[in-house]
Amino acid sequence: VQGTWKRGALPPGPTPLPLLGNLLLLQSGRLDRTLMELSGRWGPVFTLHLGPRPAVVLCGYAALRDALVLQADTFSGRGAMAVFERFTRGNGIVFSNGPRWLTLRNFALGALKEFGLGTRTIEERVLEEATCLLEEFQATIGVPFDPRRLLDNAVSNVICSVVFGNRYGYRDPEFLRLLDLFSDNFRIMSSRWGEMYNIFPSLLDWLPGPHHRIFRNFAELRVFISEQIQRHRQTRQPGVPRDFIDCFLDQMDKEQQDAESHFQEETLVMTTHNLFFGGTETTSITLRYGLLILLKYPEVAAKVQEELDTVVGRIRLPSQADRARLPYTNAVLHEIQRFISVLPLGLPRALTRDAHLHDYFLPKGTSVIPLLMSSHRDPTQFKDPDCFNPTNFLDDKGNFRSNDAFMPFAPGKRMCLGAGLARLELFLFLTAILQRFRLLPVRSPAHLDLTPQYTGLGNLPTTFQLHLVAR
Ligand code: HEM
Repeated sequence: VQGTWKRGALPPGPTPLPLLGNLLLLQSGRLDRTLMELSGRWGPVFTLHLGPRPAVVLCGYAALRDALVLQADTFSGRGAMAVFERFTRGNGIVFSNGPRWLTLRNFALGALKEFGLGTRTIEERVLEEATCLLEEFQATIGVPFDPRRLLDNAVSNVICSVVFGNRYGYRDPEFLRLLDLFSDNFRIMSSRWGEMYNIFPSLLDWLPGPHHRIFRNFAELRVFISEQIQRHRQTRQPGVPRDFIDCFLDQMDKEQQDAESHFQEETLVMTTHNLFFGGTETTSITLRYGLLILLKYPEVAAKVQEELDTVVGRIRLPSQADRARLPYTNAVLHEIQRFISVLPLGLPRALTRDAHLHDYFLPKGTSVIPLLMSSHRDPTQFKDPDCFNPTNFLDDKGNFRSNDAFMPFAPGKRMCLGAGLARLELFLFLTAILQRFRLLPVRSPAHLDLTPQYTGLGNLPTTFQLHLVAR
C-alpha cells in the first residue's frame, strides 16, 4: 500500500479510495485487530479514511497516554459519528462540544452525585437491584438460560432509578421492548461499523442498510423519554427534585429568561437518552461477557468464591467496603474489562486546538480514534496481554496491582461519566451472583469461544446459556 504522508499533512496511512476511503480494508476480519495490524505497518499514530473523512488512530499505551492524558484539554473534543449525528444533532453530553458539553457534563455529574453516585445511597440502590436479580436467577435453577435480558434489566434499573425515579419489573413488556431496542442498536453499531462512522450524515438517509432500524429504534426511545418527561412535569414539585429529570426541569425554570441557556427540552431528551443508553449496554455486556469467561475458566470462578467466602461469608451481600480486602476478585473484574475491551475503539475524539503528537502536526478539529483495545493488549504494559489471566493485575504476593494502561472508560477530560457507577455495578452484581451460585456451562468449557461475535462500536460475546446451581 502506498503512503499518503507529506510534510504538513496528517500522519501517514493507507491510501484512500475516492469516497470510500479505507473502508474496504475494514470490511473483513475483526475491526480492532485490523486497526492494530495497520498500526504495525504505519506506526502508533496513523491516518485512516472513514469514507471521505480522515481520522487519526492512536494505537498502543504510549500514544494514547501522550494524547489523552498528557494533552488532556486538547484531545477533549468529541469527533463525529454519522449515525449519532443525525439523531443527536450535537445535543446532549456525549455528542456535544465546547461550553454546552462542559455545562451539561458538570450538571449531570452533580445531579448523579446528589442522587447517590459516589455515596452510600447509590450502593443501596444497586444492592437492592442485586437482590431482585438473585431472585430471578434463583427461579431459573434446573433450567439453562441466556442471562442477557435479566442482566440488561437489572443494570438498566439502576440508571432508571436515578434518571426516572423508577425501576421496572423483570416482566414488564413495555420495558423489555425498550431494552431490546438498546441491544438491537448496539448490535447493529457493532456489526456494521463502517456505516456508523464513515459516511456523511446527509447520505445515510439515501443509503439502504440496517442504520434505518437504528433511526426507528431511536425514534421509539425518544417517545418513551418524552412521556417520562411529561409525567414528571405533571407530578413534580418545583425545587424538590426526585430524580435527574426533576433536577433538569428545575434548572430550566431557573434559566428561563436566559436566551443562551443550555437547559432546553431537546437537551433534556438527549441527555436522558445518553445516561439511559450509556448506562445500560456497556455495563450489561461486560457482566454477560464476564459470566461467559468464568464458565470457560471455572478455576477462576472457584477462586473468587473462595475469597468471598473467607472475607465476606455467605450471610450478607458483598459491599463496596469489602473491595480492598478482595484483591483476587478485584483483579478478575479488571481482567474481564481489559480482556474484552467492550468499547474497543472508545468513542471518537476531536482536537480542540492545534497539537503536536509524536512529531506530527495535527490541526484543530482533527478526528481521533483512540484504540483503547490496543492499550489493553500492549505487551510492554501487561505480562500476558493476549490471554485472560488475572495475574495481569496481581503482584507476586497476590496483592492487587493497578495499571495505567487499563483504560476501558478512556482517560482524560472526556472519560466516561458513569465510570464510578459502572465499576460499582460490576463489582456488586458479579460478586452477588458468585456468592450465591455455581455457574455451569451447558457443554464443556472447551467448547466455549471467547471471540466476540460482533466487533465494531462494541465487542459483543456470542450468545450462550448457563446452568445455575445454588451453593
Ligand atoms: C462498563 C461500563 C462502561 C464502559 C466500559 C464505558 C465506557 C465509556 C467510554 C470509553 C466512553 C468514551 C469516553 C471518551 O470520550 O473517550 C464513555 C462515555 C460516556 N459514558 Fe460510559 N461506559 C460505561 C458505563 C457507563 C454508565 C453506567 C453511564 C451512565 C451513567 C455512562 C455514561 C457515559 C456518558 C454520558 C459518556 C459521555 C461522556 C462525555 O462525552 O463527556 N457510561 N463511556
